[in-house]
Order: sequence, then C-alpha cells, then structure tokens
Amino acid sequence: DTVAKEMVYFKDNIGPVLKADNAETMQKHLSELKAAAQRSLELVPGSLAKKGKESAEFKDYQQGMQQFIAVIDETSALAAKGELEQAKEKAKALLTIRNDYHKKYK
Ligand code: HEM
Repeated sequence: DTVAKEMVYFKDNIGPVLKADNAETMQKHLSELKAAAQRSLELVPGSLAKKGKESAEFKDYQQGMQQFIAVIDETSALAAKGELEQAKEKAKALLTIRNDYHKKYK
C-alpha cells in the first residue's frame, strides 16, 4: 500500500463531505476519510523514502495526518449534533491542512 493510493480515498470523499445535505451522508464520507488517514499514518510518502520513518520530516508528516484526523473527529461531532452548517465550516480546515502538507511532502 502507498500514500498515493490512499489519496484516492481522500479525493473521493472530501467533496461529498463538503456538500453533504444531511448528517448521515456526511458521517459516511467522514468515516471513509478517517480510515484512509489512519492507514496513511504509517505509510512513508515517496518524497521521504530516502529519509525513512525515523526522520523529523516523517514525524512532521505524521503530525499533519493526526491533525487531519482530529479535525475529522470535530467535524463528525458537529454532524452528530445535527449542526450541519457548522460541520461544513469546520471541514474546510481539512483543505488548509491538505494544502500545507502537500506543499511540504507531495
Ligand atoms: C482532502 C484532503 C486531501 C486530498 C483530496 C488529497 C489528494 C491527493 C492527491 C490527489 C494526491 C496525488 C496522488 C497521486 O500521486 O496519484 C496526493 C498526494 C499526496 N498527499 Fe494528499 N490529499 C489530501 C490530504 C493530505 C494530507 C492531510 C497529507 C499529509 C498530512 C497529504 C499528503 C500527501 C502526500 C505526501 C502525497 C504524495 C504521495 C506520494 O507520492 O508518495 N495529503 N494527495
């Protein structure tokens, strides 16, 4: 398995999260996104293959992924309360995290 393969799940699920018109649909896509992020946590991106798992860069990549998972959980908690608009607002932070870490390691 590779980070690039997992990213397909990120790509397929972020849109449906951001435009969900009910909490159940949002939760379904959030949980697929979270599962992919959890698998990605232990995978080394191509750009860090030579640096390896003990490198500061890989630990920083993992920190980004943890931050991403934390925002998924916060989004999910809002959706569970039926606060769909706030949940969508929160989910926009996922794009900011993506942009930051793509700049560094993609
Ligand atoms: C909604 C969020 C995200 C989307 C839609 C997304 C999408 C993508 C896509 C389409 C690729 C190209 C895959 C390919 O080469 O075939 C990619 C690569 C990559 N993404 Fe993401 N991404 C997201 C979040 C993140 C986050 C949070 C991180 C890190 C903390 C990350 C790290 C990377 C890395 C390292 C690559 C290069 C993989 C490699 O070539 O080994 N992405 N992403």
